[in-house]
Amino acid sequence: MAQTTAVASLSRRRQRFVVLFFVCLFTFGSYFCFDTPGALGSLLERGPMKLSATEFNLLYSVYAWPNVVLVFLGGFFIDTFGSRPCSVVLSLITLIGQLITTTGVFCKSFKLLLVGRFLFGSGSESLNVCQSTIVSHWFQGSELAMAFGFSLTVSRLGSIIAFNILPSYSERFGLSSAFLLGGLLCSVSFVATLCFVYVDRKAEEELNFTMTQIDQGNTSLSNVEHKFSSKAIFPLSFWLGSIAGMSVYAIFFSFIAIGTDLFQREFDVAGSTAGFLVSLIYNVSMFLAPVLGKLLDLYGYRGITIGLAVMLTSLSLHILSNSFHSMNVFHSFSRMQILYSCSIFLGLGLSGISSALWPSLAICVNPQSLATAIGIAQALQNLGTSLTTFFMGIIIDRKGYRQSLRFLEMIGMFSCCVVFVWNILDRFGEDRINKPTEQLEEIEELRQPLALESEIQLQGKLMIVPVTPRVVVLVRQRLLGPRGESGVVRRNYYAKIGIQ
Ligand SMILES: NCCCC[C@H](NC(=O)[C@@H](N)CCCCN)C(=O)O
Repeated sequence: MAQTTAVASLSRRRQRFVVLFFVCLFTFGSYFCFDTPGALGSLLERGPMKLSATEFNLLYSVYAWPNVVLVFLGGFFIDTFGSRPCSVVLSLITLIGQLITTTGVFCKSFKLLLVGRFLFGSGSESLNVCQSTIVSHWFQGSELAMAFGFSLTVSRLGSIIAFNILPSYSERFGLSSAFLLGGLLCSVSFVATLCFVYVDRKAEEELNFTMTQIDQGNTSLSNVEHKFSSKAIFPLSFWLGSIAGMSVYAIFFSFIAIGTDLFQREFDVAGSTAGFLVSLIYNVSMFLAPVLGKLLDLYGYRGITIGLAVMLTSLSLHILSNSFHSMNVFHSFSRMQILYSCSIFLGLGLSGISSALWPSLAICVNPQSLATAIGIAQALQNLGTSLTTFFMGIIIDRKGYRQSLRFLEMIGMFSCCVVFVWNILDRFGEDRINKPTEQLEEIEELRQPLALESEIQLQGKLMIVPVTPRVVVLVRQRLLGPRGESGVVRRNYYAKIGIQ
């Protein structure tokens, strides 16, 4: 672990951003393809495929249900074999899955469509885990949340492009061309994984050369980072975060699935405006994710941000469920004002949650089993989303849209409670999720007695071996001054070993 952090910290800034560029593209194609059926909507139901509503929903179910298990296995494989080979294999599975889906549309074979969608989902969800793992390894201790933010922006761009261009594109060029376009974007993602492998391998070679001058031990990135730890028992904090993620993502994905219909039927909104209102949620999140990420890195407050975002989400659902044309309790606002505000609030909620949740989970667990951890979190997320969309369907059929929103509100309240307990337990335990990223780096540095002992003695001030991270931070703040000096240990250490 000590060497992992040292190796990750030694990576140069420029190299990190080249890696980030390619890693962001990993999921660009798959988000486009994931949202393709939703964006085409009625064209799949009324067009040449003539899918029934159940068949249409199956396209999402075959994506989500298998991933309740597969994405966990994906995470385990990434920890065991390393993110380089796994990213290539997973990206290839995603691409092949999308090409089979396209063939299914071309041959008007629903069975082939399902097989393709299943294969596509198996690759794409684990590719998401791979992306998070690589981002965490490269940005741990620096701009972690901001890097996650950029990856979210590029992914959301894929979804937004799908929602905005696919309806007119498929009317002009046909349904199979729309799916083929998805295949083309997946090949862009595949090429990005190959570029990543090249850059990552080069970086490892350079770092290995440097590290062998410092330490004759085994410092290979893949050996240090990717071996699955036998001690993959995750802390309570990780489980609470994953349960919060499961419930709150279930709200968003279920709402986005029914959003267009809901706006059209219950608020008398035209089809294109309804689609725009739903994609507004992604739009807000796309622009805000990196900015919010930067702020979260600088000031911390990840857990608190998630709490506020969940509250805002629940509030938006509450406003919506009380604004149906049959019974609008917010008379002073026009229907469109309410709808636009709620979509923007939901976008803010999604931004807060997605920007703060994944970095929080990453800092809660041991880097050696990070992919397994993210895999578990995404497996739970798929479980939550599958169950919620299933129950939403039943509620809508039996009781209508209003009750289905109430159901989501209840999940929102449950999420608020989980996030509250998560924050409290973290505050009185490891105290990590609300800390600025640089302070987390200091905690990690001070947890590395071998790497830092001599350096600490050079400072001539600090001779206490850390007992708990919190005690260490307090002692350091006394001796080295406030937050402004954070990173001083690392910089001195770099200077000592001749790296700037
Ligand atoms: N690599 C970034 C972490 C995941 C972000 C998160 N996506 C998911 O959780 C996927 N399981 C869902 C994919 C659905 C595509 N619309 C997110 O916030 O998108």
